[in-house]
Amino acid sequence: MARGVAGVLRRAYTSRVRFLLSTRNLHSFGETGCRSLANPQFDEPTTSRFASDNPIRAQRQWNDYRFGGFGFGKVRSFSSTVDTNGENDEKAESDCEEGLGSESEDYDEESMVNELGEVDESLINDSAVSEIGENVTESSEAARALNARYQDPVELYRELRQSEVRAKLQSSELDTLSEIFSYFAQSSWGANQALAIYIGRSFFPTAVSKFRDFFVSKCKIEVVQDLVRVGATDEAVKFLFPVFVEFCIEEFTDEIKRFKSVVDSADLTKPATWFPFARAMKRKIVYHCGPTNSGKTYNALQRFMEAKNGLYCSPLRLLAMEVFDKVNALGIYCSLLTGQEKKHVPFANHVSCTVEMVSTDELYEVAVVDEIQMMADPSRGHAWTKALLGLKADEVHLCGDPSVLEIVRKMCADIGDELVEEHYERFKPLVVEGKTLLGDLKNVKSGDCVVAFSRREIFEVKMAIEKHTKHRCCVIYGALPPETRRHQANLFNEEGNEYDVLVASDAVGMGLNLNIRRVVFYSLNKYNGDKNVPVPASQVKQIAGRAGRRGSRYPDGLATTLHLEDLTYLIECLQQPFDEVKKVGLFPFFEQLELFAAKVPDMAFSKLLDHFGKHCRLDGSYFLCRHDHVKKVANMLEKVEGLSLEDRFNFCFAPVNVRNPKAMYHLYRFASTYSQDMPVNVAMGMPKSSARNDTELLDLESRHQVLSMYLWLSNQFEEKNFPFVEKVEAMATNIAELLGESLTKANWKMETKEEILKGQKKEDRGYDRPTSIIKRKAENFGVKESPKKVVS
Ligand SMILES: Nc1ncnc2c1ncn2[C@@H]1O[C@H](COP(=O)(O)OP(=O)(O)OP(=O)(O)O)[C@@H](O)[C@H]1O
Ligand SMILES: [Mg+2]
Repeated sequence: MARGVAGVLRRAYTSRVRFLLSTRNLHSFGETGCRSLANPQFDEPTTSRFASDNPIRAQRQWNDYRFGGFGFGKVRSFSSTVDTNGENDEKAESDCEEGLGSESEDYDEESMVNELGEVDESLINDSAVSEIGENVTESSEAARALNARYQDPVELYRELRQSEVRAKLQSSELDTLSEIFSYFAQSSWGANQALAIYIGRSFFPTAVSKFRDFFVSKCKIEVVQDLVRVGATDEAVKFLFPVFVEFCIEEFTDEIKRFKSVVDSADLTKPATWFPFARAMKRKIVYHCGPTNSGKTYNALQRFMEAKNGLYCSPLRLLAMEVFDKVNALGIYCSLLTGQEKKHVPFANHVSCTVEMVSTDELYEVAVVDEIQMMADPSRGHAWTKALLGLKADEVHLCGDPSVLEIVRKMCADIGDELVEEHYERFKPLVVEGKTLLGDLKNVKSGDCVVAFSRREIFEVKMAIEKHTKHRCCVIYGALPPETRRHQANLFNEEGNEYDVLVASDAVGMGLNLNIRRVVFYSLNKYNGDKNVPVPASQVKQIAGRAGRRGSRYPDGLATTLHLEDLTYLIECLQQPFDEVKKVGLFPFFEQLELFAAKVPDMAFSKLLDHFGKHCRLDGSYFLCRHDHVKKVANMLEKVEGLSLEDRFNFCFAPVNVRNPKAMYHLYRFASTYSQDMPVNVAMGMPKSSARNDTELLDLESRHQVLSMYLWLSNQFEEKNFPFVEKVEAMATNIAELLGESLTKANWKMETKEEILKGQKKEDRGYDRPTSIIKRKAENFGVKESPKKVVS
């Protein structure tokens, strides 16, 4: 290989190593493989490679190794590198920016050498010294001798390269060498380190195997014998690694270049720079920070309404509708924009939208981003992050709990926006009712909202309450269309009707204003797709915060549980301070994925997302949002030919419940009709009457989901492809009404899964209490638990 190219790669490597090190704790790579690069992968010296009687010298050797050793010249050491207590994180952070800069083409090795000068020995603290001391004593004699003999890996590599004599090895030596290299190929430490020179994980074993052939064919007998004495150990791997690096840089130029270009095209660092117009503005960010029911949204909306134009971004369609209604009722024209519907109000300068619909092209005087703590949501967080970074508004009002306050401060400081903090207290404290419902749903009262975490439980509770008390129940859960949820909420809010109890899932948790006197947790466990786990404290707080809203019929809020044994957990959750969020979500735009796709041609879209996840690079304050459901849809649509990457991207992000075969089937049909350039229709009949049992109710929910999906897609594609919007809207309205009617009439008994499968019903078994996984001792509260009652 030409020396020039080798030099460039070496510099790139040195710079890369420096980049990775300078950004430790700050940058992380995607989900699996590369993520480990973010961790302190360049471990503290634990092997004899850096063994020295003088710990300071050992530390220096280590610094050389970490910061461009291997004969590439020294690179500046950071104080954080010798801080084993992690106290220098801030320093490392400021170095991070420089580290990134150093990745640029004009990296000047010469000036780096000058800049480095000597390592400041005072920076080496006692703990580092003692750690090294211990490691030295631990390292094996053989490894120590090996390292003492071959101190310069570059020199050793040169010797090997120039050697023309093949050493005669005994079969036992060959066997041990084979074990050593096989251990090397499986070393995750080695694979991690190799990423720094753009040797990808999948290529790593091949690279090691080629290196083994090279080593065996070139190595002097003395080196082999020394190495064989060390055996298949970490010490051997760490001894060989720098020689391996030299070998790779010369042997695998093309592979390294290719991998580097893939990694570079998956660069999600510095997301603030994605929005140059917002950066060019001097924005004022106002953070309305406080617990639930403290007036955050109310106050932000006051500014929104005063402004000559404004945007309100909601976490839920239902809340976007609530604001749309409220603002219009106050005489300020406001349009509505959600994935499924666009209601344009003539002369409106204000828009209420769902956060995923945020446009970073329009200019606003005031933008409100509600529930900003959702930036940390594993799946949807990126929409909030984008809104905060990208909105073109003179004032951006954020409403949320304190969990993201610190990270918002940091983001504002990074982007140079002014931050004004408004802190709020809850209007009235939330009171925990120690008595609980004593396990008996007969104890529900007017104004109660019973919260359950599965659709099935919601109906069991509703049926039990309606069977055994005089109360009637409204229901709200995620699978219901927002129109139906709104209808149910209104029915519950209205005075003078018999619907005075609400049974709801966590869909009721965010921002909504309902006439709830008391929130009763039916259970505090939730199925997470794998097993039942306790509901996170932040969610418990949000949900409990629905009780006792200012201006409602019940301004004093109560929260309790059905069972006494769950009460401690409720109290713990409500008392817990908000956890500070360290990272917020990001997701690539289509254009970024397109760029990445060009580097890995012919890769299926589902694999592409995974591949991106593995290679993408992120700053330390960000994580890549989960995209499991997108992958499932992508897999299903793999068979549909003739879709462009952008078409696939759009279809894969359609709101579909991937566990609903009917909805998935229709999505498949939509995509295949579209791929044939034919107008997409909904081939689905309309039910004539409301549901008479749960199966029919589920069917109505599924049908509505299919229609909702069509409407969403119609907003992503051209009208000629989805021309039946009006018809579909009418069908969706009909189904939402049928759902509303069905819920009002619902009095059937829920079938168990087994019954549904077997198609046979068991004896009427009444109402079974849920089993709690948060068993607590009732005595903790000085309250005696009454015998558990079962409504029968
Ligand atoms: N200054 C006020 N005057 C009259 N009503 C108010 C005032 N502030 C808040 N409210 C009312 O109090 C209720 C709760 O306020 P808001 O929705 O703003 O709370 P929040 O802090 O955003 O709660 P959450 O965190 O649950 O979203 C709303 O019904 C709102 O209209
Ligand atoms: Mg709010």
